[in-house]
Amino acid sequence: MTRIIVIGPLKSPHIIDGVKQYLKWIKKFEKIELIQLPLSGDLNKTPPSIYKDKDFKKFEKYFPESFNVLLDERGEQMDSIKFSEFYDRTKSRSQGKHINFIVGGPLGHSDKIYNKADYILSLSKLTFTHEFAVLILLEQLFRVNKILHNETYHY
Ligand SMILES: C[S@@+](CC[C@H](N)C(=O)[O-])C[C@H]1O[C@@H](n2cnc3c(N)ncnc32)[C@H](O)[C@@H]1O
Repeated sequence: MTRIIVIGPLKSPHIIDGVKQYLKWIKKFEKIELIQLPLSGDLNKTPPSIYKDKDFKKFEKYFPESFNVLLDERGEQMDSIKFSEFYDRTKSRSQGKHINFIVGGPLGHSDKIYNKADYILSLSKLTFTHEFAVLILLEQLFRVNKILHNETYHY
């Protein structure tokens, strides 16, 4: 199964509405699980590296039996057709495994996570909030499913 794992529960109503809508639309093609992990304490009271390491520990338990795609603006970029091919290939090679899309918290990812990732994906060079990153990723997964099923949506 495909999972989106994100630090910091989604709170903004405009994002939550969009996320629900895309999950509903995608359900026609596949089930995507959205796992929302709690923030790792008070940002102002915890040194950044410790804060990010706590986030890493929470992600770590989802790594086994999974293909782990780290979302990071410094990662690899591809267009939607290439993303559909990447997703299709990854799914067929990962039979029985999860595909995890891992979205970092407010400070981004711990250094410890980078050599554990199977792929580092950038949605753009721009930095988004974790909430927008989830919503944009879902729109792309919907687009990917439409492309893979030869349905009109992507022009
Ligand atoms: C507020 S951003 C963290 C920014 C932080 N300054 C950093 O260095 O990563 C929260 C998370 O959203 C995701 N994100 C934000 N912009 C992204 C982009 N353009 N491409 C992929 N993921 C992105 C990443 O997973 C990031 O860890």
